[in-house]
Amino acid sequence: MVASLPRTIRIGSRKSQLALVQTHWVQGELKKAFPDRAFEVHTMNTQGDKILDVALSKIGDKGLFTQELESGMLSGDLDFAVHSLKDLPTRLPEGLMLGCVTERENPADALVLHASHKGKQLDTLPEGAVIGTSSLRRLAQLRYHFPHFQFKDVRGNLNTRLAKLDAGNYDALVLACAGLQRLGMGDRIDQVIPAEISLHAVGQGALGIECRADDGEVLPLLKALEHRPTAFRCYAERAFLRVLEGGCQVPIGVNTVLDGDTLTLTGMVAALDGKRMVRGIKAGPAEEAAEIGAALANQLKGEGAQEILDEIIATLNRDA
Ligand SMILES: NCc1[nH]cc(CCC(=O)O)c1CC(=O)O
Repeated sequence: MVASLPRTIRIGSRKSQLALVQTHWVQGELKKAFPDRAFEVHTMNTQGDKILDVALSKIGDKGLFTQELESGMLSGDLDFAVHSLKDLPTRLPEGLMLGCVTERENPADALVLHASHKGKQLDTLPEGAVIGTSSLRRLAQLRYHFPHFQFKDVRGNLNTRLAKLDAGNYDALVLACAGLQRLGMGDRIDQVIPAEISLHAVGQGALGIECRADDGEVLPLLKALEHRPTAFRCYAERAFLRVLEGGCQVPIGVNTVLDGDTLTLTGMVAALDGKRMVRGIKAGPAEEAAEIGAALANQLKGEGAQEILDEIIATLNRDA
């Protein structure tokens, strides 16, 4: 009998420049780890790539950047998909799982200034400065700390957003450090925004690789790329979000620190007006990451987060 070649593994990716850089990195690492196997990249446009004229917060439900890729995996056209972990919903379709979390870049948010403000920081930007962000989480936290700024929505991929900044439509943008760094534009970061001002998004800076839950061939390949410290931190962050969100976008921020085996999670939920914020902290063994996240979420619900969530849901229903 002739030994058959192992099948080619088909990797799914969005088409954005950031997605492609991330996916090709994963493909390269897998080739290094498994030189005898072939890995092929297949790109797709997702709903989130097509709807560019509506504020993300108004589109509501998550999964916007993942659904088409998930259908591909379920039908067998793709073997796994590479996502920015923060774009991957905390509840995945039946039959799929989060197979791997890679080492995280700096998860913090970044301030990127218009050239006319070079040398300034959030503290020294003038009253009325126009800050571009399309994230409810960034908006709520920045409004809370800097009520004298104006905030304006900004959509499009990173290059589009930066072009709008450079054209003078904004005084500054707030973006993820990680995206800028991965695209080789880390030099555009004027300030790494400290966690005291802005807690980052759940999973920010890490890649999440989604695959079929029953695929015994693909899972061990993916595990070669897993970064355990990042995975523990992100499991806690995702459990926190899973308990708090009800299928709608809510301003939720987190920070995690892993010190030896002790994982510390800081989390916050903000009201849309940026006037109220509920924040707390919980620590425990890293192995219990998911329990730590869920426990902090339930604690915050008892301390006012539930009222904030109810209000956001009522607002969305009213505007719908
Ligand atoms: N929602 C868009 C998105 N998804 C992932 C990143 C950046 C990289 C990351 O967080 O992994 C960004 C851009 C941004 O928030 O500035």
